[in-house]
Amino acid sequence: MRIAVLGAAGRMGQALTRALHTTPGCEIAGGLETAGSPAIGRDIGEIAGLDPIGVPVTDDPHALFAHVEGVLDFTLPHATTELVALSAQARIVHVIGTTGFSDEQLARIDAAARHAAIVKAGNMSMGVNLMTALTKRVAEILGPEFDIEILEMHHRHKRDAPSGTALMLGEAAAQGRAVGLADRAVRTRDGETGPRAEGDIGFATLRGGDVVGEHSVIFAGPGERFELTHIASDRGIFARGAVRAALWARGRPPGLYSMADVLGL
Ligand SMILES: NC(=O)C1=CN([C@@H]2O[C@H](COP(=O)(O)OP(=O)(O)OC[C@H]3O[C@@H](n4cnc5c(N)ncnc54)[C@H](OP(=O)(O)O)[C@@H]3O)[C@@H](O)[C@H]2O)C=CC1
Ligand SMILES: O=C(O)C1=N[C@H](C(=O)O)C[C@H](O)C1
Repeated sequence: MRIAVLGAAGRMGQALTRALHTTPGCEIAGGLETAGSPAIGRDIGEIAGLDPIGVPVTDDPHALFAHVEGVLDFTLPHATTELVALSAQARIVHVIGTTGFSDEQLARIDAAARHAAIVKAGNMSMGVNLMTALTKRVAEILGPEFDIEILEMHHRHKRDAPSGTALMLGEAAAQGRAVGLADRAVRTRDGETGPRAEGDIGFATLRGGDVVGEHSVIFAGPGERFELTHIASDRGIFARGAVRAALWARGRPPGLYSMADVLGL
């Protein structure tokens, strides 16, 4: 499968190039960066710390999308929203790892999914997707006397909060309780908050250093506390998930798919 990496010089872009390089059946067919980036014209393999592979990074998405079968997109919300429309036009697979979308941007991704097979997940690792399924089940079993709090920590460069993963886990907890996340989410606490309301789903965000990504779902009940935790120490777990998603989506009908679909969870 001929696949391009969008945001090729980024932290995830480089991990994606390395994952594609070692996956049988995949060809690194291009890389995209923003106009003016020092990465333009450089070899995508070299950028990722590999030997040169003869594929220069471009800033022209139109030419790139015309000759690939799929793209892996870990960029920025506004960039993904523009680029996914090009995948819809070209009818190619688009794997979205980017997080931090507004409702309006999500609606534009939904629209693109009428024409292209799109896989989107706030976290592409096997471990977090298992944890998401478990969170839904535990929330279903434990009931509202167990308070749910979601804690995440990421590196100092992360731009969005709560993380896409934290929101995925919150959505799973809300589904387990058969409530809407938007109705029960408490995303910040400061000052005179009053006591915690039963049924709230709280989020807490930590940022610092080079932490790849850590998430806990805490179920705090009367006399006991139950926690699910995932710790990522290597971005390769997300990259391998994204490559797997692209191969899975190849030849599928247009639609918006999740990693749970890809992994059969
Ligand atoms: N779903 C998952 O499993 C995971 C998701 N993520 C998400 O992926 C995203 C990227 O994370 P990360 O790699 O750490 O971020 P980086 O900032 O390291 O990388 C993003 C790259 O995208 C480039 N970019 C921005 N706009 C465009 C554009 N229009 N066309 C091409 N390239 C563009 C940036 O260039 P420039 O620097 O010039 O702006 C940058 O090189 C985040 O939203 C993050 O939350 C991260 C890890 C796992
Ligand atoms: O920005 C990151 O780094 C990560 N982003 C994703 C998120 O928002 O959950 C996934 C992972 O935790 C790393």
